[in-house]
Amino acid sequence: MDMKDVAEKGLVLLGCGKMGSAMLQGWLADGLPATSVWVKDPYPNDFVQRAGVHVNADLPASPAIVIIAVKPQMMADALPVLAAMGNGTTLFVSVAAGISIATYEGMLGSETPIVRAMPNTPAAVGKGITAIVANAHAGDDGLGAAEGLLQAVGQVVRLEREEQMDAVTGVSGSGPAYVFHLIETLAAAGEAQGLSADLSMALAKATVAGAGVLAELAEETPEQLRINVTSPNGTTQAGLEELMDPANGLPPLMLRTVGAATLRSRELANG
Ligand SMILES: NC(=O)C1=CN([C@@H]2O[C@H](COP(=O)(O)OP(=O)(O)OC[C@H]3O[C@@H](n4cnc5c(N)ncnc54)[C@H](O)[C@@H]3O)[C@@H](O)[C@H]2O)C=CC1
Ligand SMILES: O=C(O)[C@@H]1CCC=N1
Repeated sequence: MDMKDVAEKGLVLLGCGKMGSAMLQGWLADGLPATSVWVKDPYPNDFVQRAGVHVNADLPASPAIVIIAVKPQMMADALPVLAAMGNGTTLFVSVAAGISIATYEGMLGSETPIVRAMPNTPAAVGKGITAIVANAHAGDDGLGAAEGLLQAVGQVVRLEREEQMDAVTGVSGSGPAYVFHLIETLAAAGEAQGLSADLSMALAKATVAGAGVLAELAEETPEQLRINVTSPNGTTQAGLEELMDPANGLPPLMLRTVGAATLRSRELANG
C-alpha cells in the first residue's frame, strides 16, 4: 500500500484533536487530498472544519487506513463504530499511549492488521519522530504502509518489541513538552536576571530551536557540542556545574521525569 492507495481508498481519522490535527496538517501539506480523509470526532476543531476533509460523514466501508487518535480513556466508546472494518484489509494505526496491540485485536478481531505507533506533535511541521511496531497480520506490508504515511510528518523508527513503546512514549511522545518547559524555565530565569519577558522568551526560543537544529545536523555528538560551548572556567562551566549536578541537577530529574511518563504509559494499558 502506498500514498496513492490511501488517496484512492481513503483514510479515516478517529479523533482529531492535538495529535490527530498535527498529523493531518502534515499529510495535507505533503499532498494527501483532503477529500480522501474522513474525520470522526464529536468536537471537530476549527482546523478540521476548514481543512476540506469529510467531517462526521458516512465512512467508506473499507478504507486503506484507519488512524486511531482518541484518548486511551475514550477508546471503549469510540472504537465500536469501526468494528465492522476489522478482520479485513483495512490497516489500523493507533497512536494512543498505553493501548496494546492485543487490546485492539480483542476489540476489532484477531485477524485485523494493526500498527501501534507513538508520534509526537512536531509532526505538525514535518519534524516529528514516530516509533512503530505491528502485529503479525499487518506484517511488513502494514509496517511499510504506516512508515510511508508517518514519514510524511517526520522520521520513523521501527521497534523490536512492543514493550519498548512505554519508554519511547516517555522519551519522544511526551518529550516535546519537556523541551517546551525548558524554554519556559530558561525564559523565566532570564527574567529573574533582569531581562524583559519578551527579550528573554525570544532568546530562550531561538536558543533551544538553534541548538536542536545544530544537534540534528552536526557530525559531533551532543556531548561534544556541549563541550564546544564550554570555555574552561568560563560562564557555561559555571552554569553547567549547577545543571549537571549528579545529586540535584538535570540528570536525576530527567531520570525521574522519563520514569514517571513510562510508568504512566504502562498504567494506561490497565485502564
Ligand atoms: N498530544 C500528544 O503530544 C500526543 C498524543 N498521543 C496520543 O494521541 C491520542 C490523542 O491525544 P490528543 O490529540 O493529545 O488528545 P485530544 O483531546 O486533543 O484529542 C482527542 C480527540 O478525540 C475526540 N473524541 C472524543 N471522543 C471521541 C469519540 N467517541 N470518537 C471520536 N473522537 C472522539 C475529541 O473530541 C478530541 O478532538 C491519545 O491517545 C494520546 O495518547 C500520542 C503521541 C503524542
Ligand atoms: O500525555 C499523553 O498521554 C500523550 C502521550 C504522549 C504525549 N501525549
